[in-house]
Amino acid sequence: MRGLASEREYAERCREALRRMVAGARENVAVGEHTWGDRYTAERLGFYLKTLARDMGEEGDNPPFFGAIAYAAGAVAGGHGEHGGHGGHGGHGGHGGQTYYLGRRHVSDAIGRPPMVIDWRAPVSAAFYQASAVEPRGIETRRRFGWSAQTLTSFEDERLLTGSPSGGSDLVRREIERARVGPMRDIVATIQPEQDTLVRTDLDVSVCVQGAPGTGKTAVGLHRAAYLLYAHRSRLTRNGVLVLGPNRAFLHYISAVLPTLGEVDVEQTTIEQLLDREVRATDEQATAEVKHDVRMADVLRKAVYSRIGRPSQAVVVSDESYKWRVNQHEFAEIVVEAEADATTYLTGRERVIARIVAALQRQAEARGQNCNGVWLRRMARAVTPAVEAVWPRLKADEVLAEVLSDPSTAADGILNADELDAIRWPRPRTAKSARWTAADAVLLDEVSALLERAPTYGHVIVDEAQDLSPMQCRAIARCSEHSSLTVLGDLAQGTTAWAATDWPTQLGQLGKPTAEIIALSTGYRVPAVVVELANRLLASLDVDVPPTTSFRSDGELTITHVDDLPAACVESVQRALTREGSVGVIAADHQLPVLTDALKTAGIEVVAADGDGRVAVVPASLAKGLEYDHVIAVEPTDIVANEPRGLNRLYVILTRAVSRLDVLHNLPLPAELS
Ligand SMILES: Nc1ncnc2c1ncn2[C@@H]1O[C@H](COP(=O)(O)OP(=O)(O)OP(=O)(O)O)[C@@H](O)[C@H]1O
Repeated sequence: MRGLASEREYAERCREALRRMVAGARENVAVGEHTWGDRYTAERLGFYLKTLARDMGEEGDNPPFFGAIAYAAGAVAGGHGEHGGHGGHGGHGGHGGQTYYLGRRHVSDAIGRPPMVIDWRAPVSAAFYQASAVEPRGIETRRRFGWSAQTLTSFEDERLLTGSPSGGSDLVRREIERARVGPMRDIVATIQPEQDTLVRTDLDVSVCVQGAPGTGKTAVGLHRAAYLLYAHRSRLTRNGVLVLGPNRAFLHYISAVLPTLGEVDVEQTTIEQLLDREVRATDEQATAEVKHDVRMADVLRKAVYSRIGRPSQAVVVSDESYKWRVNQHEFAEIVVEAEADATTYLTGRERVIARIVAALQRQAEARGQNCNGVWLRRMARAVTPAVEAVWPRLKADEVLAEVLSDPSTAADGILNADELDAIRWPRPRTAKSARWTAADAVLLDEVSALLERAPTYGHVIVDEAQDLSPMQCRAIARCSEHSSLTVLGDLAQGTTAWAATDWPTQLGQLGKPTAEIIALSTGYRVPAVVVELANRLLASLDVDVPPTTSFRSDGELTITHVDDLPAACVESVQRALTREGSVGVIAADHQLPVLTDALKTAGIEVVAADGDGRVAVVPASLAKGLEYDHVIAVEPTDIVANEPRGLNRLYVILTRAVSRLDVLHNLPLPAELS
């Protein structure tokens, strides 16, 4: 393989080729805009070229490659991992003597020539991530490159065929242990074998990852999205990939990862945003708990389908020539049959209309009438009022407003008296005057789906899935009904009242009961000293999960009893600011104003959880999924006391620290922590 000077030269050539690719794509957009041919083709071509030019332009100044693999002479392409994706390289399936460079995207200098850099998602790249001294897969040398901004500064070789396990890579360790600043970054250069396996799992397979804090679940989910889009581009651009995260601060934190990987069209949102309802009220906890209970699905089904009545008269309609009639008995039979077979309420209703019209058509044709399309549409309009009286058109918000105004009609026998009281509005309202809550939004989605099917996604990735209620799971199950799911979560981090306590049940609610459950337990965020502290809580969390083992031996932990929390917090932040990296002050939500004031008075600039700044002040309720280089956790006892699953919340907060954790307390620490 090359020495450093010629590697640098090669990097320069790759950059040059990449610049030519971007220029070429842009030029093609201009050409495409003036292409002769039909409009549709011109539009599709223009869209494709623009997307390519935009994606390549947006990728910024990433190094052109991060690694290389050199196969031993005579090595044969291994079957391992070389599934899916686009075609391989290296001639007739053999890689003997070949060297491949790996980067965030393919780089080639001319059509028909082998690429200078291969996309990390290509089948051949799997060997870079998976090969080891124990299973070298024909690879003689794995090279990792060290970059400082745009300059190639070093490389590190692992000789896999010597048979002796290497002591791990310094470059990988440095990357994992680097101080965190700014938004989350991609991990393509250092994906670990167990993560790579998950990333490359085939599109048709649903997986569930139970991962301890910092094991890379979020990173795996995002890289999986990018991988699937590469390997199944046309299938997935049609109906899209959806990434669901816990809150907006989290989405802000992860927002840069997929664009850096060249994927800008993945929808990243929260379940609340996905349901797309304006939330204008908040439920009491007891109310929310009933509304999120899976039995609400039965209540709503009953509320919708109980609207179907039985005909009390025949359907009689006339055209110029004659009066046509479907008698009451036949009408009733049609309704009963349609109800039994209905996939949704409104398709059932359409079916009733269609079958009545078909019955009329049979009669008319028997009398020699020509029943053309105009006649059939006219009859459909004419029979609609009779059908409406028996099978009325419904709107989701009207159905729910009625259920919540008077729950006993639909929920009797399903909910008990206390539960009925919990969801009953104090005074009946109409849909127009209703102020919906977040839980109502989930119920409205359920009703809408009972009425008619909504479009589904090509693949859905659900992060922090342990926190979803059964009713939220049903909403996700519906939008992934015809596709697969990547479910990511940690039972120990469940903080909602309805959080899952086991995965099989949650997967059942998500509509994928047979998804394989895979545990990740090596943490890449939290250093060993901090992991040891957080792990003490596990025994009290009442979930069966393996404890985290940290990849990192660095890190610092201080636990300090203080008299004045705000003053101590200021001091702690000032100390943290003398070092590199982001700082997160995390406290029970009600403590935030006092701490923020103290920091501002001390002249420290602070931002909220979804802001861009060096010091963030974060309410405990929003810390999920985030990480800060230096975390200052204020008054753990308060965090625990503040909510029913306070211990789980504390577990989340202690595991947000990348390099250093300061615990400041005035009250005695929770007993579970000692
Ligand atoms: N293979 C890797 N190489 C480099 N960094 C990694 C790797 N895997 C994970 N990380 C980093 O570790 C941190 C934790 O990853 P991530 O947020 O994906 O974990 P998680 O399992 O979702 O955590 P949590 O459940 O605690 O929110 C991130 O900064 C991520 O970039």
